[in-house]
Amino acid sequence: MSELRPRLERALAAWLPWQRWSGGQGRLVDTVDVVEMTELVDRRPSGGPLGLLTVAEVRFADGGTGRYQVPIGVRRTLPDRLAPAVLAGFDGCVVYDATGDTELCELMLQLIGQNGRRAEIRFVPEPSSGFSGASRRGLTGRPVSAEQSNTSIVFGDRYILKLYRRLEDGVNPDLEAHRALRRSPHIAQLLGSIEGPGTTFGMLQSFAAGAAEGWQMALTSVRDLFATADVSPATAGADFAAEAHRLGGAVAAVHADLARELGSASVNASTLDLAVRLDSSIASVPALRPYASRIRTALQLAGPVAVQRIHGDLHLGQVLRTPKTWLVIDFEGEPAAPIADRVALQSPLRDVAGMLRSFDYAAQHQLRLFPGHLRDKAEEWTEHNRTAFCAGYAEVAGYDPAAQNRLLTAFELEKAVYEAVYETRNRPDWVDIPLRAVRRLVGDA
Ligand SMILES: Nc1ncnc2c1ncn2[C@@H]1O[C@H](COP(=O)(O)OP(=O)(O)O)[C@@H](O)[C@H]1O
Ligand SMILES: O=P(O)(O)O[C@H]1O[C@H](CO)[C@@H](O[C@H]2O[C@H](CO)[C@@H](O)[C@H](O)[C@H]2O)[C@H](O)[C@H]1O
Repeated sequence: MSELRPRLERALAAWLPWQRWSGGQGRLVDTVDVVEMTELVDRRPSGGPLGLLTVAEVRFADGGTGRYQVPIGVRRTLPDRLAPAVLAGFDGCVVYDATGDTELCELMLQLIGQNGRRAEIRFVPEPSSGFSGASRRGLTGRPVSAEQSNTSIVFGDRYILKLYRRLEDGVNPDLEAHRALRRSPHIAQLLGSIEGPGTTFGMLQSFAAGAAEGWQMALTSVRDLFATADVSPATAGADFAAEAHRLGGAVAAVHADLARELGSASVNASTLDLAVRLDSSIASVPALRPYASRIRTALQLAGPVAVQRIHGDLHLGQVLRTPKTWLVIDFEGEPAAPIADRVALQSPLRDVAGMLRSFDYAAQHQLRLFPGHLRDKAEEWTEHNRTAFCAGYAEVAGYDPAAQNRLLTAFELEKAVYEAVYETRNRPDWVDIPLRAVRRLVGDA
């Protein structure tokens, strides 16, 4: 194993910066130190894979650092489907990223069901979830194909295991929020976790089979409106407003539960410091510069504001519509933000603003595909659904977020600036969507 480590470190230095979950595609790597390697397999059947839960500490050339989970498989012969995951050759074997190896992923599921332990790593079924060794028999794992900040594996359409890639100190906020929300009808049931010393490696949940993602539903609705001449959003084939209304209610209920379980407070809005990232955002996205002083003014807030734990990165891709209700997923917050910011108490209007931005994204994204005279329709769709979402939220929360216009606009602007940076780094051809929103929110469009 001692000879595997340097080989793996060299391979990871070239491979890891190109993985979406490492944050910032293609950053140059200075050093990789593999600091932990825990054997997953107890008694390996002959010819079976060797599995290692590996932790790599990475120092990037730009001074950034990160600690990442990379489950590693080692096999003599590799099934063809694992070819894209190959990292290195070693001692006549192939070393690869094991998140696509169904055999090794199933082993993790099995270990959770058995309340297992490997060295310092504990595989824990969630108390009173009913998940046990018997629950997982005969299920095959498949990786989720969606673009992700982490890596998830679905087992037989019943369970989903998310392996956190970037490891943080303490309990992952996603796991913490799911524990706090265990009685909520608006989350996928928490079934177990993988926990190491001082960090969370993974979370197991029930899989919402056949659920539709909010983002796809919204895109379909906009497309229907664009495809039909002379109709309003309310009369187009796939009007989304009734769903947006229910979604608003679900988000308000989740906020109420988070406040009850994890606490709330009242602070002066100036302490929220919404402009803290503005200078570095402008450095990353020079197109923001002409609006800098107006953005700064809009982000200056004062007066009392209620704060609590929130989702932190709420958008239509983070909500799933099951036949019964809306589920909110992925409570990790903004993937690149420091952990202290992600668990800090925040205004719930920040989540509301995230979702309102997402309605704009859905309409503007479709507009890029159907350009031209449809701009008015896109805006009508956005307004129609924003109104419905806020009305649904108000019914459950007892206050209308839209009535707090100054605060809501500031959070939308903060989010749009964040999105401009996110898109510049990850999807440069999308950056016009948030930039247009910034212009509108500072009164320039
Ligand atoms: N409980 C679930 N049931 C069904 N699909 C899910 C569930 N949780 C996540 N997904 C799917 O997996 C994708 C990634 O999940 P997410 O929690 O957002 O991961 P990440 O933190 O890696 O972004 C989601 O977009 C969704 O399509
Ligand atoms: O889902 P993640 O936690 O990885 O969030 C990041 O990626 C999102 C894109 O996948 C990004 O969301 C932005 O694009 C969405 C459409 O793809 C849109 O619905 C959101 O409103 C918009 O913010 C998110 O900002 C980023 O943190």
